[in-house]
Amino acid sequence: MISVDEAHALVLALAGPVKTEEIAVEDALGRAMAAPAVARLTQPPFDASAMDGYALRSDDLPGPLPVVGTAAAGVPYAGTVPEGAAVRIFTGAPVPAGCDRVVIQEIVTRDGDTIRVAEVGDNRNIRAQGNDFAQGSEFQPARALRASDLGLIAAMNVARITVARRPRVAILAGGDELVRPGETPAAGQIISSNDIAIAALAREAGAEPLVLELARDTEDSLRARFAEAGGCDLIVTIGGASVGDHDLIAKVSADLGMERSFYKLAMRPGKPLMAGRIGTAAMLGLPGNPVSAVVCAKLFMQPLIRAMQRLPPGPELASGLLTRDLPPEGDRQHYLRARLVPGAGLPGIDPFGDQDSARLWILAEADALLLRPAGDPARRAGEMMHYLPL
Ligand SMILES: Nc1nc2c(c(=O)[nH]1)N[C@H]1C(S)=C(S)[C@@H](COP(=O)(O)OP(=O)(O)OC[C@H]3O[C@@H](n4cnc5c(N)ncnc54)[C@H](O)[C@@H]3O)O[C@H]1N2
Ligand code: MOO
Repeated sequence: MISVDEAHALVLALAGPVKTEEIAVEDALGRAMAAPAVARLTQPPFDASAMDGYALRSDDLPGPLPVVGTAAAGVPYAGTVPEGAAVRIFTGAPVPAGCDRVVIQEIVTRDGDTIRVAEVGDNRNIRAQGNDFAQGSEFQPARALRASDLGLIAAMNVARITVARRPRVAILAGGDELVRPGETPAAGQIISSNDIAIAALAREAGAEPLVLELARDTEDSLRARFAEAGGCDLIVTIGGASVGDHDLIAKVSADLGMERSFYKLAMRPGKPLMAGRIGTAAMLGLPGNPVSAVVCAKLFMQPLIRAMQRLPPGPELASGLLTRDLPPEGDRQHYLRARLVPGAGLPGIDPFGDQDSARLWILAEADALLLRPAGDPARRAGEMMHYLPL
């Protein structure tokens, strides 16, 4: 069995060339830029007042000075301000020619059209032309776009940008025991929950998920579902990955020409994970136990989806201090559901006693997956450990 790190590298290698599209900047939250946005103007385009007050020459202070006009945002003062005079000015207005300072109105005494200025400080309250960015500046952060990035791109007067297309991810859950939420399960049946969680995790990583109809435990049914996934960038199957008589994913995908990167890894939960390529799509076969499916999706599916968009794949680990002693670990890398508790510096990390990979409720109460490498020795409370935030 290969290690988690080897499996991670093999999964990332399944990301093909990035596919791009052009979209409006207002639709780009969370998207990955595939080409830089180039500023079409300089910002600010002129020396701008940072305050409401009076524009004047420093040499003329402290006055008295006559107020000879007004400059407002969008309505500049035309012409040059004569020596020994001031202009009423508002935040965002172009600073009139001849002035080198804006004094805030709070330190000005105005009597009719004459002002006097008290105790001027060092701050000239002028935002120099181009102090934010210059025309021609290129912006392409190596992360998903944030709300403030959209504001910046818009301020650059760029209305449309080139981004990585959302990877299309087909989600194929199957098993004769499964019915949809809201239906009435017959004896021996349960609700299909994994596909809902995995689709949400795919969306969280930037994908456009397509949840296929539930497959039955027959080769024909699975083949039909695979056919419906045509055109997708990634096919994620859930369940049927293990060794039981009804675990048909390995056989059917192999019959359909899947080139396998690996099957099974030294990890707990999630040992029966499968990965490879089928036609033009990447394929991940997640184990059916609900917690195993989610853990595998966070560790492998989300990084692959991010890599397909050329985003940093992750997952990013954090550090915490163990709250209790733990026995030595076995030969598989273990991800334990755990709670985080506030600490003076690093948070405390407190693993649950029950680590059953079918218990979604405990997963919901967990804040983190505590990472224990294969062969990790016994650990004492207070030791620093790595974890994956949930
Ligand atoms: N003899 C062995 N048995 C098992 C082994 C093994 O090594 N030897 N591995 C165990 C491990 S570890 C896991 S994980 C599971 C993985 O099994 P499969 O991927 O084949 O999954 P299924 O058997 O189809 O289902 C397992 C479990 O999960 C439930 N399930 C499946 N799909 C869904 C869904 N969409 N929503 C909710 N729940 C789902 C299913 O009903 C089963 O209870 O195998 C162990 N066995
Ligand atoms: O590894 Mo299974 O994924 O333990 O539950």
